[in-house]
Amino acid sequence: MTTYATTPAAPDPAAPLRKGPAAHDGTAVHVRGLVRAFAGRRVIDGLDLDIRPGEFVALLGHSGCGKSTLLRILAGLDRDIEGAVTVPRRRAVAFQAPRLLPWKRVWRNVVLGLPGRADRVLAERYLAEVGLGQRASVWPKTLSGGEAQRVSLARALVRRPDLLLLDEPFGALDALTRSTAQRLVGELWARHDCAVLLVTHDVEEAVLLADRVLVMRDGGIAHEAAVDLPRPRDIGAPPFVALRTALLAQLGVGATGPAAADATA
Ligand SMILES: Nc1ncnc2c1ncn2[C@@H]1O[C@H](COP(=O)(O)OP(=O)(O)OP(=O)(O)O)[C@@H](O)[C@H]1O
Repeated sequence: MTTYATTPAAPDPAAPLRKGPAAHDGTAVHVRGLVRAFAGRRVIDGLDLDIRPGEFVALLGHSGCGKSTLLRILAGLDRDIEGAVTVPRRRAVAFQAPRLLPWKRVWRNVVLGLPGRADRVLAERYLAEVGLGQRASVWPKTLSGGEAQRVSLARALVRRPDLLLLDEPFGALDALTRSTAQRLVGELWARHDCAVLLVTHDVEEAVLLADRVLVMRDGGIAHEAAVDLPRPRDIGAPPFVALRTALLAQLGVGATGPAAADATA
């Protein structure tokens, strides 16, 4: 059986920016028995996944294990699947490459594809959210990599997504810019009422931002760890370090044994 269903959309994009008293019940993402094969090879093989409304989930896993494939399926970009997938109708994706149209000014990139007249005021409001309120009129080629990635985030958020899908959005940034962008995403998530699925290779980033960290292996979710640490998180705090070490052990990285891995069970 294949089901790809969406739940009703949230209020329109022009509504005030506020983390509202949304009913955080039910699920934002519900996946059962998902299978995706390429040329007969099952990259995703019977995967189950639930994400609660407003929950921030990070997805780790070795290169080629199927993280981006899963994200593309949740985005609705790949429907050649078996299984049942229910996602919110209002979704937005930001990829590692910002994918801005070079022939459109920054503000037009932000509101590109939104229904109705291109709304510069709306675009500027979201650009201000990512610290680029003064750059609305410039061309994308004049932006730094970090700035372009922030425009990409504004373009995702202006859609008021109930589900924000982030595919290694900081992967191409230098360490300092990456750290600023991570903090920004944490702040944006706290202000906006949306579930987030962040695909990343960076265990520290996952523990820094997520409510829950999933490890993908053998076509499914092999491990999950709740990150029960207060925000903003201190990457030097012993519980943070312990969880990071345990997740690295799950990924088979570092000089840690099964005892550390058990700490995340
Ligand atoms: N369109 C496609 N056609 C054939 N094979 C594909 C296609 N898309 C993905 N694959 C294969 O599926 C597997 C999973 O790819 P995917 O991009 O989802 O991995 P990933 O976990 O996101 O990897 P990375 O961390 O390196 O980005 C890989 O072996 C890849 O070659």
